[in-house]
Amino acid sequence: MFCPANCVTEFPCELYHVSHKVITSPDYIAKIYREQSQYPSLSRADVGPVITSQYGGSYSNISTEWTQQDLERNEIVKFCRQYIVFHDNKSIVYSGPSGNCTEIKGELLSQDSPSGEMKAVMRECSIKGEEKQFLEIWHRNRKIKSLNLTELKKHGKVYEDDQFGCLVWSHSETHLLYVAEKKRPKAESYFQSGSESTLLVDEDEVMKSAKKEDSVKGDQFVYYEDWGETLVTKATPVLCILDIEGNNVSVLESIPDSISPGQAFWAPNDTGVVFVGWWHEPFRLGLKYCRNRSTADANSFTMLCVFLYARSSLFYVDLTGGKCERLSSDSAAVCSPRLSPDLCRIVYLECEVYGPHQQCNKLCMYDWYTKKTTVVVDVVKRAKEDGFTGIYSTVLSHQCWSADSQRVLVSCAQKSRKDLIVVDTSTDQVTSLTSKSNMGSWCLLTIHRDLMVVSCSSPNCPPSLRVGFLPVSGSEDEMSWVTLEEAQTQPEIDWQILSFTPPPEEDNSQYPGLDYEAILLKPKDVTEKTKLPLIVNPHGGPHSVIVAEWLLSPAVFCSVGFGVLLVNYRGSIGYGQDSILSLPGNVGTQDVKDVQFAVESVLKQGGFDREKVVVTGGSHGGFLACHLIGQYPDFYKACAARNPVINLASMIGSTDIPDWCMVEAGFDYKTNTLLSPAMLEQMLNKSPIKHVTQVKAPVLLALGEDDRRVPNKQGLEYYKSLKAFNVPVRLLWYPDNNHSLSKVDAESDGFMNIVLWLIQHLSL
Ligand SMILES: CSCC[C@H](NC=O)C(=O)N[C@@H](CO)C(=O)O
Repeated sequence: MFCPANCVTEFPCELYHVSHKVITSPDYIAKIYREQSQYPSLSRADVGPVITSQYGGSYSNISTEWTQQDLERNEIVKFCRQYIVFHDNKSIVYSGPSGNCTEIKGELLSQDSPSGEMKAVMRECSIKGEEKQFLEIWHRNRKIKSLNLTELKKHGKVYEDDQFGCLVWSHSETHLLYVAEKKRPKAESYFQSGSESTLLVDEDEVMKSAKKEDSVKGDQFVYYEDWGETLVTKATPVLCILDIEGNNVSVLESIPDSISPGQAFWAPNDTGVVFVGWWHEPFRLGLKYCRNRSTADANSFTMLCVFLYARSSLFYVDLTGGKCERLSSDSAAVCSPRLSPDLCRIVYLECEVYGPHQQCNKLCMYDWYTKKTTVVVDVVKRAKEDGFTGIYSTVLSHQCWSADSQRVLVSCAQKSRKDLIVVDTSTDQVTSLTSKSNMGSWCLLTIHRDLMVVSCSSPNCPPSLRVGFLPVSGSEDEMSWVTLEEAQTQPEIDWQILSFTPPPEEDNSQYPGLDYEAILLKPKDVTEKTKLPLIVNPHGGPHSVIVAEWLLSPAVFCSVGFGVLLVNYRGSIGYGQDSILSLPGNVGTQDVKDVQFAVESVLKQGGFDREKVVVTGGSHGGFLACHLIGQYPDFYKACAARNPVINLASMIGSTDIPDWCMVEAGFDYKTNTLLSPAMLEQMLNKSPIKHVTQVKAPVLLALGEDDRRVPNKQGLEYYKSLKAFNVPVRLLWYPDNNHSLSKVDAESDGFMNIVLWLIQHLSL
């Protein structure tokens, strides 16, 4: 591989950096993408029990799970690696890996038993071409049980997702709890050949025969409502319990029919089960959006957003009497209940129902014995002197309590960083463990007996694995980390967080004085005279955020020679509830102007070529990209959009989250609202299609055939309009892909097409 700047040294070379040409060779770009896609992400860590060695020292085994793109196999591979940490329960004495990586195949879920003696695995495998699900129990060096759940026919497929799914050992280690699809009666036609009932004359005989076959005639084509994007195979979850000794699976029957249960765990003493129940009447709204890995916007591996807006409560079902009671309010949305190590309290996240799809959460605590609920951390409207902006995490780590059951750890966005926060439940005090670090993003994987395992990264540094003991309360400043797995900083990437105050005419009169931020990535070591091309990328949501973490596409864009501006416009999460609430009703104007103001400010600083500015984005980020090329037609020289929202009025009838269209267009949502022409007009007026006649920039569209969130008809509507107005447009159509276009071939192909489209239309 030689330098694209035409010298004869190995790339990247000095000449490349000095002349600073954008790399235009597709092969070089693919090489950089391949290299940078090989940095794995941490997805999980577990800490084993503390073991005392024969020499008196204590140690814990840490097992980690990682994911990585495999471009050759066209899959995301999952693998594990073990580490050993010697410690004195307060500080780490020695640590290191205890073996090499091993790929994990076919595991849907897995969980060590509380004592660490056993492991349960939910496995899917194909036997003679048929998919089967097994529940396995492993003890020491052997598999002691393998139950064929498919053959057992007590329920449908097991839920492996992180919205509903779980696999939990009872405290006694005798039972396992999980979630599966409710068993559906077999459906057949009235005219199925071989159906004897048509030949039976006696009505009793007909009844008996129907019962025996356990099938329902005429139900073959009945529609089952599902839970929407990424949950399309999930309709009616049920809680299931395996009695390990008796090999018996029972499905809990006493949960009300109007509720879909999930995120379950065993109550203290195993007397019953605590779970989150989502109300699904009068109909289900798409529940979540998860792991955005697409290339048309910046978010790569770790952006995990589980929406928290659909009405849900915490429930307890008693296993002896079967009584099911509600433990939290019935007019809020809750998630992530976590039991303290002393089994006395449950913390969980709560926020308003409907409204923006991600909001500032409350951290609530339910006392198991007094049955009282307290709000430990309330909604933060605006950050105060301590800088804390509120809790935005929508998933708490499965283990998040300190050993003394007093403090809770939360990793969540704080403006454009992701920090690790400690909440003291006795004083309600919030302290950051990481705000002073130069790493942009910290994520708690687990905490066990105060030993924390975290992943941290920055836009120029892939995820690394660290461990450390939680300092005693009040000494959080003394936090020190030990690195178990180092990641290589990318020397060619520079990054910074920029802050913006909107000009007075753009201030929001209802929510005045709100600032916002952007993350700027730049190739390092460019000469002062160099004017770089700039890719502008607003995130989707709109109520999400891009934090300063390792992001594959921006890193590759930057290594290729582009500057990348990731804008967290007002309405993003992580900046206080007021910022979030400032946007609904103002989409297409406030967010668009925020992005434009950020770009203009960056251009004023110098270093970028104002004739070479392009815009990319996915979903609501695609909505903004299409707005920007319509409202500033001479400014942007090219555009690439992944599954963009084009027309709110035409999307409301087909998306899995119609409430989103209403809320963002400025209306309150009710399930029984009848749309009026005036409402549809307002939606149309706020949509990018309104400005399509102005567009000059060539547009690349990337659409997922199976997108339930922003149905591909949105992109097609734009495609046809652009063609009608003679704007250059290219459409990429990805079968077998949903909203995120995150299958390995779609993501890598999308990246290459986007970068080459930008290069072509900037004449680089
Ligand atoms: C009716 S779709 C609205 C846009 C969408 N919001 C929620 O799903 C969106 O922008 N999604 C983002 C982030 O979740 C994305 O990048 O796909």
